[in-house]
Amino acid sequence: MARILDGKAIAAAVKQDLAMEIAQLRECGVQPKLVVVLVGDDAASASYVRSKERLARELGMEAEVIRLAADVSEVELLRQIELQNADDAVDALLVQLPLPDHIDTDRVLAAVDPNKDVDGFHPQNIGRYAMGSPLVWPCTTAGILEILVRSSVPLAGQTAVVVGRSRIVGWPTAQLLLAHNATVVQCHSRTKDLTEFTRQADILVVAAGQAGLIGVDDVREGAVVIDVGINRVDGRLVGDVDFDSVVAKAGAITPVPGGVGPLTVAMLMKNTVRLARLRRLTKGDER
Ligand SMILES: NC(=O)C1=CN([C@@H]2O[C@H](COP(=O)(O)OP(=O)(O)OC[C@H]3O[C@@H](n4cnc5c(N)ncnc54)[C@H](OP(=O)(O)O)[C@@H]3O)[C@@H](O)[C@H]2O)C=CC1
Ligand SMILES: Nc1nc(=O)c2c([nH]1)NC[C@@H]1CN(c3ccc(C(=O)N[C@@H](CCC(=O)O)C(=O)O)cc3)C=[N+]21
Repeated sequence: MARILDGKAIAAAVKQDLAMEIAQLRECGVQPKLVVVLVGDDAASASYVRSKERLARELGMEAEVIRLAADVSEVELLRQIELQNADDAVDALLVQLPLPDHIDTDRVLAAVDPNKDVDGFHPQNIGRYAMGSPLVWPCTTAGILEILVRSSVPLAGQTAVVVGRSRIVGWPTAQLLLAHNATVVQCHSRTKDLTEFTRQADILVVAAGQAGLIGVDDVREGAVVIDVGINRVDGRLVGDVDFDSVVAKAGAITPVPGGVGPLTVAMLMKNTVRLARLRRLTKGDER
């Protein structure tokens, strides 16, 4: 029976550390500020954004949400981003994805000041983590590392298989595991015989957005399984891994909900604090 990696509990530990760090920063006259730009009225996005805003305030940071209509022009969205880039009180800026189809997501992500890019999606920051040394890792990727480290899962020399290669999760996660000296295989929708690869994984990260993609026969005995997927099936949240069968074979597994998700939001806060420190206290020396 696998050890259940309790994302909620790990996120709570991260938040506790952060609350102390933020209190110390405030004594030095620094109150980190996070701004989230939300375009349109997608219910899931709106709910994620609310939880980000709530947690930032709970931890003693400043948080602001800029809500724009679904039919906002790209020019207007870029103008809003420029305003936040220019505002010295703002440490961290995030544009909630996905954006409506009429907006060029790449252009928008490239418009965010790289030093305020709390998601790590700016081309300059993607370049940085391709070199293994980003200002911040993308929040979900950073959360996966936090789970592995706080659960004492070794990475060096381990075979890590990542299913998914998106810019948000799959690709940065593979880069992070590589930077920590795992041997990394990156799978995607064109991978021939996925099972052949996933069965080799000491650490299996699944971020495909396909409920039930990974079953018990796709997992090696004793593997550490990190399920990033969030799927709504019959009104219930499930991951990409068939938890009930895999839990009996894996060595450790994250549940959905209560696994990676809570860490994603906690790491957004941690990244915000890091960017605030870099921008306000080190005058760029560390960069
Ligand atoms: N828990 C959390 O904090 C977060 C959860 N998520 C969730 O994680 C999942 C993935 O998100 P995201 O990366 O943004 O999604 P994308 O749709 O952008 O990417 C999915 C990736 O999975 C690959 N893929 C899809 N189907 C298969 C398949 N059958 N076999 C192998 N690979 C496949 C795709 O391959 P290809 O590139 O070839 O198309 C693609 O690389 C979603 O469920 C999302 O909701 C996302 C962010 C945070
Ligand atoms: N610019 C940008 N940055 C993101 O980081 C980003 C994004 N856009 N777009 C969407 C994805 C998705 N995402 C999640 C965050 C928290 C949970 C989360 O807290 N999940 C809870 C359950 C929440 C629920 O009940 O709905 C859990 O897994 O326990 C999930 C998914 C961040 N994303």
